[in-house]
Amino acid sequence: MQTLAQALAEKAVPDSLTHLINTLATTSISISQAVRRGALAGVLGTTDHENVQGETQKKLDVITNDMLKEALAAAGNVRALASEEEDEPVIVSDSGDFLVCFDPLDGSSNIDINSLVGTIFSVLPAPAGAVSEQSFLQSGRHQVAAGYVLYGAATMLALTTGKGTQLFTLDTDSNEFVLTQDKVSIAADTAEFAINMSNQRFWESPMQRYIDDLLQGKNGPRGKSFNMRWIAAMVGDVHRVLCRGGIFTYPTDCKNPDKPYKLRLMYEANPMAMLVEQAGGSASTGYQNILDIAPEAIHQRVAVILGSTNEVATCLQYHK
Ligand SMILES: O=P(O)(O)OC[C@H]1O[C@](O)(COP(=O)(O)O)[C@@H](O)[C@@H]1O
Ligand SMILES: [Mg+2]
Ligand SMILES: [Mg+2]
Repeated sequence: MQTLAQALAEKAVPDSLTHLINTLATTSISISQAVRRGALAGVLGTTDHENVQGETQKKLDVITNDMLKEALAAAGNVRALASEEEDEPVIVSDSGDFLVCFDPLDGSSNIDINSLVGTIFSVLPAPAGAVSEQSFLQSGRHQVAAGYVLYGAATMLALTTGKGTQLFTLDTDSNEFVLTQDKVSIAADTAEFAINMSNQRFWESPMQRYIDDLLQGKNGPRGKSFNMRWIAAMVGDVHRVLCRGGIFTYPTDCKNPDKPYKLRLMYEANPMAMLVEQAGGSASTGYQNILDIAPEAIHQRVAVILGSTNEVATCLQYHK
C-alpha cells in the first residue's frame, strides 16, 4: 500500500505542493491526537469569544486554528492564509507559492458529544506581488489542491490535486497516511439524502417541492423510497457521499434574513465541490456550479447541493 508521499509522487505533484500537503497532513495528525484525548487534553467546551461570523468559538476551534496557522507559517511556501476563525487574511511570508483557506474544525457542535469533526482545506496559487483579501477571491476552479481530514473512528484524509480523489487512512502505528481508496467514484444514482429537516419551513419553494417528492417514497413521483442521514458536520456528510453516494444540501433559507446561506464558499463549499467533481459527482448552488462562483469576500456563504450526479441534476430541475 502506498504512503501519502508515494501517492503524491506517482501523481507527479510538484515538490512545493507536496511539501504543503505534508504540512497539512502532519498537523492534522496532531489535531487528531488532541481530538482523541478530548476532556483529558482539556480541549472541550467553549471560549468567551465570537468569530467574525458571530459564532461562539469552541476551545478546539481556537486550538486547531492556532496549530494550522503556526504550521503553515513555518512551511516556508505559504504567502497567506484565510481561516473561518480569523477575521482577516493572515499574511505569513513575503514569498511563497500558495494561499491556503481552511476550516480548522468543521462540525463544532459535535465536539462536546464525541461525534464526527474534521478539518477542511483549499489551496490556491499565490499571485505575484503584494497579497490582500482580493488575492484570495479566485473561483474554485483555480484550486491546486483541496481536501479534508475526518477525525472519526479512523482518521482519514480525502485529497485531490485535480487528478481524481483519493482516500487515505492514518496508520496509527507508523503515524503515516496510507492510500486506502484510489480513484473514488460517486455512484450517479442514490436513494439517500442529507438535509437539516428542522429548517423545512424556511426553504425556498424548489427545495420544498424536491424534498416533499423524496418523502413520498414509492408512492410519490420519484417511485422509490429514500433514506435520510444528517451528521451536522459537512465533513461527515460529504465523506459518506464519497463512500456510498447520496445528495447533501444546505440550501437557501429565510430563517435569518441577514444570513440566507450557512456554508462558507472559500473553505467549505469550494474544497468539497472539487473533491466531489473529481470523484465524478456534481456541486451546485441550485443555480450555478459552485466551482464557477466568482468570490466577493473570504467569509462569503453559499447554498450547497452536492453529490450523486443524476440526483443533483434532478434537484436542479426543480430550480429551473
Ligand atoms: O446546525 P446545523 O444546521 O445542523 O448545521 C450543520 C452544518 O454546520 C457546520 O457544522 C458548519 O461548520 P462549522 O462547525 O465549521 O461552523 C457544517 O459542517 C454542517 O453541515
Ligand atoms: Mg465548517
Ligand atoms: Mg469550523
